[in-house]
Amino acid sequence: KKSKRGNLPPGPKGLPLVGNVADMPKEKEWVTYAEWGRKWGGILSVNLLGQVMVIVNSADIMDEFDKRGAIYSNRPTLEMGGGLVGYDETLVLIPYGSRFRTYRKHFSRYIGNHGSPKPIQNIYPLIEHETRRFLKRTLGKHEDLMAHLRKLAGGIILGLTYGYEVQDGEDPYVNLIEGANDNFNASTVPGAFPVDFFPILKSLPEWLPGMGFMQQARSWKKDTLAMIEVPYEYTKKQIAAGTAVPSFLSTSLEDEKSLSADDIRDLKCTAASMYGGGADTTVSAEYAFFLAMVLHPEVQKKAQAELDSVIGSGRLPTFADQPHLPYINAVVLEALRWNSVAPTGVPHTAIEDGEIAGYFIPKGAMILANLWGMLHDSEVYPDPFKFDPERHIETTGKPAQRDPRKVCFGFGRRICPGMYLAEASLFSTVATALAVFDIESAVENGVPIVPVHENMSGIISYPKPFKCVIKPRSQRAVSLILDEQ
Ligand code: HEM
Repeated sequence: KKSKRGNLPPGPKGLPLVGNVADMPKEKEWVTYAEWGRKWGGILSVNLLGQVMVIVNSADIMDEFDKRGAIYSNRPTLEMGGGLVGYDETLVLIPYGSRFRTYRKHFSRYIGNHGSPKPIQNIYPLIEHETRRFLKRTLGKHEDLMAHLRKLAGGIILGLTYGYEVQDGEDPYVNLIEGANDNFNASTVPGAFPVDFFPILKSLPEWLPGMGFMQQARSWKKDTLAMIEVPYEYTKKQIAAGTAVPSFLSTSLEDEKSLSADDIRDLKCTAASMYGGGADTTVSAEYAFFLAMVLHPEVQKKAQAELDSVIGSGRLPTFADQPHLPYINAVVLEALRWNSVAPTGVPHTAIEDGEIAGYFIPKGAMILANLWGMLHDSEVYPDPFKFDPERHIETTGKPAQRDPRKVCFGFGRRICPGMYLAEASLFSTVATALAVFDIESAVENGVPIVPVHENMSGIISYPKPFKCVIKPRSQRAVSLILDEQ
């Protein structure tokens, strides 16, 4: 009979002591993990200097982890990104425990949470308002699509969290989060900082060779603190002046006298987690949508035909139209499937020994869900690299393929708490942009540039930058964009 340890999920054979360190991919790890999945199955494991890392390539097995969420919802201790740069004060890296539950409750009551989408409806007017501002900016200078998308996502998240309205042109709060999120991605690259494997390094004198990471960490931590404090102070000032626009923070601080210092710290860090989590993620999904429209003009035409027949050309679509736009909703689902915002999710760790799919999962094991692999599994999504919204529409005798929302937002008690906000923002952008714009390939020297879809590395991943042309569909569309407040 095998010992428990002998019954770990299978995987590539490693070397003594270091295990599989040399086998680990340096970039686009999700592609290698999917290849390993084809060889070793839906669940496999590797050994990194004694640390067990379980890689899940099957959505059915991820469901098993999901069902036992209480055991599998801790986060690994990341010395660099967590303690040194300060992200372990925010929800994404905070350990499982009472502060984690407090943050999640705050998210739930304000923007909904797994299974309770209702609160998000209160945010619809803000999303519609910011989407209309986005249309105007894009009409003005379509070449700056990425900057406009950042401002759109920043406008929604800063509005709902702090009651702050982003400025046209450079906005200090949008820039602040952009910098902090870049730091998050850079400080959490697996294997980039030896201190993640040898925590003792952080106690060594800084004049020693190889200790430059400490200075880097201090500089990044300043940005993390600014992300937490600066917008919080903005809302506090507005409250004091009696000019605060209702927001997550202003309503949470209504009865401030009854709150303890810990309550206030948790509110501040929850707000920063919304701000941090809600900015880049949605931008990546929306940028991918524009790319998909360049690559698939036939999808664009079909979506526009639906909008024209349901809404006409006299007004812009709103959330009230959503139930009547099945093809647009399918485009939203396909954007979430086709492009992985978080290709390998965010790692979880096991709180105690357990068993999944017949394999032993030891306490402390890191669990990585290859979301990209699951969303591009040709058994579940035939022709997986094709952007094909029809796969999400049920027809007689042909059920819809697996709902990508069950995969792309992760699993267990760590499932993305911004999922309903993400979906609503994406719907609003897709529906309104297609109602008024044609999105086409850029042309250079008379030749259309055909972009490729490739995810860049990072916990939050973007499609590789591409060029496109976004032009109004008609003079009527221009008036609609300019008339809207
Ligand atoms: C298309 C957009 C988005 C995608 C695909 C996405 C995906 C994810 C994924 C895969 C995770 C990791 C879940 C896990 O550990 O299993 C996550 C976590 C998280 N997301 Fe999102 N997300 C999106 C938008 C948002 C938005 C709009 C917000 C904020 C309002 C947000 C806030 C967070 C936070 C705070 C966490 C950490 C949760 C925790 O550790 O408990 N996300 N997201």
